[in-house]
Amino acid sequence: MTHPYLFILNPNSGTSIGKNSAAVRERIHSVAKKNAGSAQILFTEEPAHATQLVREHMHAEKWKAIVAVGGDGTVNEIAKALVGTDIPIGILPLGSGNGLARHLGLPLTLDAALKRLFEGKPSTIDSAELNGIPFFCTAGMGFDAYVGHLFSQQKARGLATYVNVSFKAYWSYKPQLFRLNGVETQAFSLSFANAGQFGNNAWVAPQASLQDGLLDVCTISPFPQWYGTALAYGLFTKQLRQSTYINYQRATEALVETDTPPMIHYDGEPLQLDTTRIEVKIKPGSLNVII
Ligand SMILES: Nc1ncnc2c1ncn2[C@@H]1O[C@H](COP(=O)(O)OP(=O)(O)OP(=O)(O)O)[C@@H](O)[C@H]1O
Repeated sequence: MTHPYLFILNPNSGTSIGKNSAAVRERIHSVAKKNAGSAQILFTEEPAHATQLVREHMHAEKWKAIVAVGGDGTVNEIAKALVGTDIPIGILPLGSGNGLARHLGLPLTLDAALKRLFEGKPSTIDSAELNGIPFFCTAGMGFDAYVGHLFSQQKARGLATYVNVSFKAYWSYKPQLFRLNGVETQAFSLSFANAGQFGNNAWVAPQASLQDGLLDVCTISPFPQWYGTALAYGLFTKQLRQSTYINYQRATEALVETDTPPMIHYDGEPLQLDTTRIEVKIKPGSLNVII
């Protein structure tokens, strides 16, 4: 007997999924019929709804996978309910950044991603937590969180908006003081990489592995303004490691202390914390993903 797949679709992800969600649903049904037998498709109605849908439906069937149809935010909402269970997550990466899918080498078009989903096998990866908030791709504070916050206030999504917001933020942003494991660190940004990229192939930690039981902690030190272009080039060409302004550490956990509660992001979702103490830790081998 083949087990069914549960698809959870976020119509707010990416730039065009909302306008095409009926067509996406039809395509999933018809490809599933040819490959897997059956698929149930649910739509999210608001932020956090995907987590609720997983919790309501995860025990209703012996699912072959629960599939996130959207970007890293949707993956996060679904995966957090599947951590520690034996139900795999699948990913149809129709979001803006699609960092986890890109790190895993999953196809980015609907048909190719569906083919991979039905042919793929479950594999175990690490997940991580920041003050108990699960993340799967990257989390951090400083410039990335500031950009994540500004991006969330835009009506349009997608790479063009992201680049535009980052460029504007770059001129007004001031580096902040963090204590990373007791060491005072003036930083442009402080990132915790489970996967190697933020999304859109912005590789903050190209060497990061999802299966090593470790986080790659990336500190970008304050740099002269002329260096911004070289930094962006390094980010998109997997060459950040060579920069003198970058420091990497590998860790199973880290403690960050700040003077005021920081804005953070987890998988690109911004959040204003109400504490100055931030604990980050890895949860090795805690999630099954269809690859
Ligand atoms: N029905 C909905 N209406 C409005 N927002 C929603 C809905 N369902 C989910 N959301 C929110 O949409 C946001 C964006 O989703 P998602 O992160 O998947 O797409 P994205 O930002 O385009 O992609 P990426 O994170 O890969 O850049 C998430 O914060 C999620 O909580």
